[in-house]
Amino acid sequence: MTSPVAVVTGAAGQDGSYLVERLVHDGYAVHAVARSADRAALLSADDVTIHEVDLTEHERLSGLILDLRPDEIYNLGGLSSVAHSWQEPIAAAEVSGVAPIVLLEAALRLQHQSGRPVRVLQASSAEIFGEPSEVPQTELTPIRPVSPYGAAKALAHHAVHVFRGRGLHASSVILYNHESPRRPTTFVTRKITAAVAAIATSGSGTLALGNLDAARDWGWAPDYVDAMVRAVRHGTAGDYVIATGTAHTVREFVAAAFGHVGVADWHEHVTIDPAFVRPADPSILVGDASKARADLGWRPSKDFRDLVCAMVDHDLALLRAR
Ligand SMILES: C[C@H]1O[C@H](OP(=O)(O)OP(=O)(O)OC[C@H]2O[C@@H](n3cnc4c(=O)[nH]c(N)nc43)[C@H](O)[C@@H]2O)[C@@H](O)[C@@H](O)C1=O
Repeated sequence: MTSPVAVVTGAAGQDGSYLVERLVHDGYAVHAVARSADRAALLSADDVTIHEVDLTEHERLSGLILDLRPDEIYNLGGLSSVAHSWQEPIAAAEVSGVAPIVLLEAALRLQHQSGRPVRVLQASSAEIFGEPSEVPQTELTPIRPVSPYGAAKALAHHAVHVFRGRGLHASSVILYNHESPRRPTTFVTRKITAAVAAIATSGSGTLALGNLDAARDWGWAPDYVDAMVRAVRHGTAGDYVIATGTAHTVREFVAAAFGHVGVADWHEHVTIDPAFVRPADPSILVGDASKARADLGWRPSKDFRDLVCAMVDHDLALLRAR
């Protein structure tokens, strides 16, 4: 029997790297699409073929799908930083809004040409809810983004519905914040855990942050990748909120991280820098994943404290290894 074929965009990122590992483990021939082959080369394994394609290259992207004839397409590519989308709103729209439509269109063409099903997974985001009209959010919460990132993701989310209506098994996982030691320090969790590890190791230092009051629903990234695989393998396509159901503020994350290394009075190490405050920032994003639990059998494996401790311990070990 030949291996199933999967195309993964954004393969060099946090989620992409976990997903590629998972699919290789499951026996897939994996085609990893990344903007830079150098970063993608970090992906292990002989079963991974790397394609250096920018998501703005529509014809190359579409041609790749028609040439590779995948069974499954996972679209994790795009701009992952909400903060950065304020500096580059047009780029955000192109890579996180338009490129998914290019992939959906190519998938449908391939399905028609080959006469066999092609399944598509769109990594959607809690940012589509903007300042949400209800807490917690579900698949039915109104979509009204407040950031360029959220607006681009909302376009892709709606496009998934359009193509599902045309007969494609296209699913959207509405991902809440999900973290791991593979997160870059441009995201608040890793920025905090890397700084806390450095301060604990050296005994001094400061951490400059923006909005400490924002409440987010933080989960463990490999669990969110597992949800993607489950959504693709499910009999029918759908939308699924993927979240732990519990929100904590950035302040609580800071306190938990410092608490883990035995620093109770963390305030003296933290400053507020307006440069890290966004023009608009949802006050609370927390998801109700009941549908994913019921339909996909999905559940998170780590709670907030497990997550904070795992990330701080990883950063402490990195410093010790130096
Ligand atoms: C669901 C969503 O989740 C992620 O996007 P994000 O929520 O923007 O992630 P973040 O870690 O940059 O910010 C979290 C919160 O933390 C606040 N915050 C305070 N001080 C700093 C600070 O100094 N740096 C940063 N980065 N954030 C800060 C910031 O204002 C925000 O309220 C991505 O996976 C994205 O792809 C996605 O879809």
